[in-house]
Amino acid sequence: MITMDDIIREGNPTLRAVAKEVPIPPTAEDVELGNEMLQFLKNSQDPVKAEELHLRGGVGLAAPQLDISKRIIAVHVPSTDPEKPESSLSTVMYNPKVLSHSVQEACLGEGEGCLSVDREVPGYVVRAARITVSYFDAEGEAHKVRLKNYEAIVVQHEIDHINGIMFYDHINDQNPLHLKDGVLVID
Ligand SMILES: O=CN(O)CCNC(=O)c1cccc(Cl)c1Cl
Ligand code: NI
Repeated sequence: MITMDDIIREGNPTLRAVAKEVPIPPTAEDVELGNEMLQFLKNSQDPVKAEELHLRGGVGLAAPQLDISKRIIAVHVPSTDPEKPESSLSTVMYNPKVLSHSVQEACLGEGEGCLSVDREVPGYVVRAARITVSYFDAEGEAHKVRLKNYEAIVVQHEIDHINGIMFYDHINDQNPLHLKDGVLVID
């Protein structure tokens, strides 16, 4: 079971490496890893388990954060619509790729955080508002999905990780809270 001890922190060069594509269909080992990554996210969002296991909450996780330089990400984005309590996006993506993205940009009003960053880094992380992502699932099936708003932001944060990019690389150092016209703020 993945715990915080398995997550590497800033300074570990793996976080700045470009991760390697994995064979498709994924090996049994990579399927197991993906399942453990998704389970970690679910545990981190369960108040009892998070407390018990001392987990920081997460809605996404990338294999490089476990010092595994492979292009595998997991996302478990809870639904923000009380009418639809089931998760809005919960999956493991193998070799994810952004095929296209909107010109329109978006950011989370409260900024972003990262389990590999043991500090608050204030500022807007401006990203594409909508993306089209291709990926393979655990069975080796190809998928192409269009994502928007929070889901799109999270997947971009994770795909950044497999490309050695940290969320604060996108923050405007001169004025972290500067927003150009037209950037959608997601709360
Ligand atoms: O790479 C994944 N993590 O570091 C897990 C912890 N961070 C989050 O869950 C998180 C928090 C805020 C905004 C975004 Cl976009 C994300 Cl992803
Ligand atoms: Ni992160």
